[in-house]
Amino acid sequence: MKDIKHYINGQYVGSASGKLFDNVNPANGKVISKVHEAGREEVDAAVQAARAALRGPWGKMTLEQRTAILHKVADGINARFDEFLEAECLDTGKPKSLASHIDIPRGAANFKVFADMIKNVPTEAFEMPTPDGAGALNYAVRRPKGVIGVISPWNLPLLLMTWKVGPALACGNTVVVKPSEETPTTTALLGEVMKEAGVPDGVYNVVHGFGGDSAGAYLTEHPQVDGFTFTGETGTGEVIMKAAAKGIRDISLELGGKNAGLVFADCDMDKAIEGTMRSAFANCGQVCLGTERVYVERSIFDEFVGRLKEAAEGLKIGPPDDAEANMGPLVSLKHREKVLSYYQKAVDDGATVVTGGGVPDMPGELAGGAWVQPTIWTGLADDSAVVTDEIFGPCCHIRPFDTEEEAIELANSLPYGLASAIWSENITRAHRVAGRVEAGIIWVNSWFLRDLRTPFGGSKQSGVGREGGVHSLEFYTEMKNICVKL
Ligand SMILES: NC(=O)c1ccc[n+]([C@@H]2O[C@H](COP(=O)([O-])OP(=O)(O)OC[C@H]3O[C@@H](n4cnc5c(N)ncnc54)[C@H](O)[C@@H]3O)[C@@H](O)[C@H]2O)c1
Ligand SMILES: O=C/C=C/C=C(\O)C(=O)O
Repeated sequence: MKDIKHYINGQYVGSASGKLFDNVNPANGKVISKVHEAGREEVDAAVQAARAALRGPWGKMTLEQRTAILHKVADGINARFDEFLEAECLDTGKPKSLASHIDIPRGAANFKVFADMIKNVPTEAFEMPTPDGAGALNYAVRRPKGVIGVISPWNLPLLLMTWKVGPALACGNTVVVKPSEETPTTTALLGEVMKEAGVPDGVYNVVHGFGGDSAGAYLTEHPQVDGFTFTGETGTGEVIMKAAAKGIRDISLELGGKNAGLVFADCDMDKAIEGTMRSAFANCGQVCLGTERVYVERSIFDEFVGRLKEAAEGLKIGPPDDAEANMGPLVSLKHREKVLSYYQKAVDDGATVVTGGGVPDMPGELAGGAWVQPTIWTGLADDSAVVTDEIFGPCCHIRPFDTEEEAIELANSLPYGLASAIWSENITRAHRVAGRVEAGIIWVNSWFLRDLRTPFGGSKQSGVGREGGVHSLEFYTEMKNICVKL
């Protein structure tokens, strides 16, 4: 069986401890590969390699050379598209039809977009008067932040990891990546592409393992990492923030959400159903931006619930290779336990189960997979944990509202503030509501439409900082002001 090694200083290496863990295919529960678990020794080797590369050829390259190499990385992902697709779908179980449109193309685009951006974004300059009348000139330059620790989740493994590694490398940093233990393969494979593209050894390093008491914690505790970028759960974000406080290291956190969809009676119902369907069920509901709380104006509530039910029941559940399938399994049996505990809780709390609520019958070896039914509830109280906790499964609760004010209040009622989707054909209302919903990302009459130049991140407990566009450049560089007395 294949084993997945760390990628340190341009070489694939195993762990000194010999510790391995299983990488499981969630579509059938079978072990795909064995993964080396990093100890402090491997994490330290990766950080040292990254430090050395900062001072080595990477640090000495011109911007032109560096960005040309990053274009080659993107081309390298595209050249091995099918390999990345296969690996991502085996690790996550997601439909190939989804990953071939979103995960893998974005994995490549994340390198191109930021390589181009860093060449074209100016910095600032200020002339100032001085008492002698000669004046002074201030100008700012960007310098890499240093060694960046990248800790990424399992729901969009290649996309979310490269969303950080792309701009980090474009800005001249080096990285040590700790991918999710559930989905290590594409991050490992990217090492080969880096090598082929001419990325110098030590610039891109990967260590595998778990979070607490394992590779994740060892990386955040390592004093020679200059900053951390993390996507994952809010609770993990708190732990990482604490670790980063030691030594005053910078952080960028993209965390959990419990996002609201707001559907007004003046919406285009077809668009609202299509968009809500994706925002609740795409990637088996494992998208941080998804809407697990849907608020619908009372006059169209019954129609909306009926039509979303019909749409959910029309989803085809199946494994990645099934070209008809548009919903895969959850990422693991363990995650399914969590999701099913909320399915049970909804019933205990008195929900009406509009559709789903259980586990589908799957044939043959698929019976061992982490499958769940897409699920819709109505009738829960606003303080039910099903309505307040991020479940991260293919489910949503739909609740009626009577006024715009009430809809905004409901949307803003939780400590999260990642994203929201507003459905209304009344342009004035859409702008008005968008301005008042407390979230970092608002979509109007759409969902998950992504322009990589825009600020991306969450407010309240959904994150710290923004990435995307110039905001990524802000995080991955140190600005230095040079003041010249004339
Ligand atoms: N805001 C966003 O942009 C965004 C995007 C995707 C996912 N998410 C969130 O991610 C979560 C799902 O992903 P997940 O379950 O992989 O999240 P997670 O927080 O459990 O794990 C994320 C990563 O952190 C590591 N980790 C865990 N504990 C750690 C510790 N103590 N120290 C260092 N590293 C540690 C894990 O090994 C993994 O690599 C959801 O909450 C989802 O909303 C947010
Ligand atoms: O699950 C969360 C999805 C996040 C998406 C992005 O970070 C992105 O599109 O850049």
